Amino acid sequence: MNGIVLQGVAFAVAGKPILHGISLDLQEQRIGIVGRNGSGKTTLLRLMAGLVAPTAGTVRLGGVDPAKDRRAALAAVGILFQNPDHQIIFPTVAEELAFGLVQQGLSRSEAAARVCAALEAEGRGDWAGQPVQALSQGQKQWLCLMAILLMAPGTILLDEPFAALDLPLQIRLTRRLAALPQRLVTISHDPAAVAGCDRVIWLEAGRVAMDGAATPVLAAFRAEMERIGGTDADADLAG
Ligand SMILES: Nc1ncnc2c1ncn2[C@@H]1O[C@H](COP(=O)(O)OP(=O)(O)OP(=O)(O)O)[C@@H](O)[C@H]1O
Repeated sequence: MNGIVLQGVAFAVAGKPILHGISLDLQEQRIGIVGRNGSGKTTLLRLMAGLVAPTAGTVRLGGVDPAKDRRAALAAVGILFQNPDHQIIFPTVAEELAFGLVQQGLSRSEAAARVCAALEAEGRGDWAGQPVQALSQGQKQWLCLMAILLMAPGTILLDEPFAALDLPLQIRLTRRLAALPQRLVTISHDPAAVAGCDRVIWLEAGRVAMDGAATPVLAAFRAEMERIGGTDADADLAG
């Protein structure tokens, strides 16, 4: 009941098919999704979060349809977008962090108190009134993750979380994520980023090409990526 279950999920935009007949029962704690650019990874994550509804099939998160029951979805799942600039909507750190809590039903003063305590606990109490635009990409990524953690969802969906981060920030974020009790679903086109997952799903042109333990799936994925990389033309570009 508490996992992510997709049955016969298809998704199309303006008649263009993007995902085809995807059925997955995801109960593991650490799940990786790999695939080439345009293979449908972000679209799949958006469906899991209920940000879009499938054009066919069903998505259930902890037993509920996250596209229909938005309040339940807000409590159950958080999504960290590839680009923090697509996620941040408020001018200051404190306002950005408080937004999700208010959406979940806290009063503004309760939310402000929780934000203050969380920033203090992170040793960043002085950040509350800071303008978000003064933060670096890595700091914005941290802010988005903090906003999700404050909402305490059971599942966190991460879309290329390391893409904009330098090596020390990647190491710190990896450590932080590894310690979380939540179920994590991490998208990457870098096999190394999901090598420690309990299960890895390889998407190819909107279909599941392989699904299983990280080692065999990533070995097959890497071999295929190297084969494609060895050719000059890219006539079979996914999407
Ligand atoms: N709203 C949309 N309108 C039209 N096409 C879309 C839309 N959203 C996604 N697509 C197309 O669907 C395909 C899959 O996109 P998606 O972003 O899910 O892939 P991805 O695997 O996450 O890619 P990347 O690794 O480049 O981020 C692409 O061909 C993309 O152009």
